[in-house]
Amino acid sequence: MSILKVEDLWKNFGKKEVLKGINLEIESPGIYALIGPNGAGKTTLFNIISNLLKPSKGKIEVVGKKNTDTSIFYEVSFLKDNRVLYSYLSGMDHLNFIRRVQKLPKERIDEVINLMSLESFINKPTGSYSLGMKQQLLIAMAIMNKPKLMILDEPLNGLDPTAVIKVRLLLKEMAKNGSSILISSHTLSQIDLLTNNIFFLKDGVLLEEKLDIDNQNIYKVKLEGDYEEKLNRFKESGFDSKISDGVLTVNLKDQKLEKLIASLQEMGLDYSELTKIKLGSEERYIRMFPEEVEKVKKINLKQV
Ligand SMILES: Nc1ncnc2c1ncn2[C@@H]1O[C@H](COP(=O)(O)OP(=O)(O)OP(=O)(O)O)[C@@H](O)[C@H]1O
Repeated sequence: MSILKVEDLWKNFGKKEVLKGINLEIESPGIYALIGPNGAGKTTLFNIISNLLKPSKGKIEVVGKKNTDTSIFYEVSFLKDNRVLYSYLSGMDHLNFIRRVQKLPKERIDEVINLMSLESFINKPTGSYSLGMKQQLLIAMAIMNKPKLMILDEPLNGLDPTAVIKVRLLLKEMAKNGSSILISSHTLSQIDLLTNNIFFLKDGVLLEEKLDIDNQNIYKVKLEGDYEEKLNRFKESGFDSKISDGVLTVNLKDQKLEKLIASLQEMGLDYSELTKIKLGSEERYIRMFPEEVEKVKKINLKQV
């Protein structure tokens, strides 16, 4: 049974097509990221999965049931932005409401307050909370029912570094205990610390990543001295490589490291560091959305 299965999902707002035939499946517990530029359709997709919004076409199953089946309410949670909070009610009122509708024991509230360290502000009205406090309350609300699937739309917004570390530990523990977490975030450095499983969304289409992420063989070589000319010869030697700010990135694939070292020597390329790296989500993003990065490069910074 899949935890989440989205089949041929379409959504338009009037004439504007926002989701265009999305197919997405989560089969085993873990943390999964949904990444894409502003306006790609991430929130719309989350709203549809959570049945807050109707699709124009498509089928969605959550924990083996149709997403319109109200019984999934007990097995799923969805963190949206803090506009869902009632400013005149306290954090405790919000947790109590969830406890009652989810039919949870009283102790769960204390557990969650303790897990998220909310003691100092939980009894105050949420209208008096800072952005980070609201965000921590929203996360607390989302974990109340120990969901099998938790959907988090930009949960790290406004969190201070301590809270970010806390939330990361908590999400990893939940995934270890069998939950699945689908998270959207623009903070790619944080995504790297959470997961390698990334869905890339662009203009309402899920992009297929051609790289086998778990079998990458990538090295970074920090070049020294005058390398420009020698590098041109190196590039002709058949390695998949690119240079940026004096750092050569080489994807060896099936080739041996010895061959790279021998080639660098042969071309007379001096280097001070040679390290194997994991392909981070920012590099993966740049590969998936090259035109976004090109746009940035074309900005005339002289106008600053
Ligand atoms: N209710 C709506 N009516 C009309 N258009 C909408 C509506 N909701 C979203 N859109 C449009 O759908 C597109 C996708 O929006 P969505 O909020 O899903 O993107 P997103 O990927 O979550 O963006 P961001 O990263 O900026 O949060 C945008 O062009 C947006 O203007």
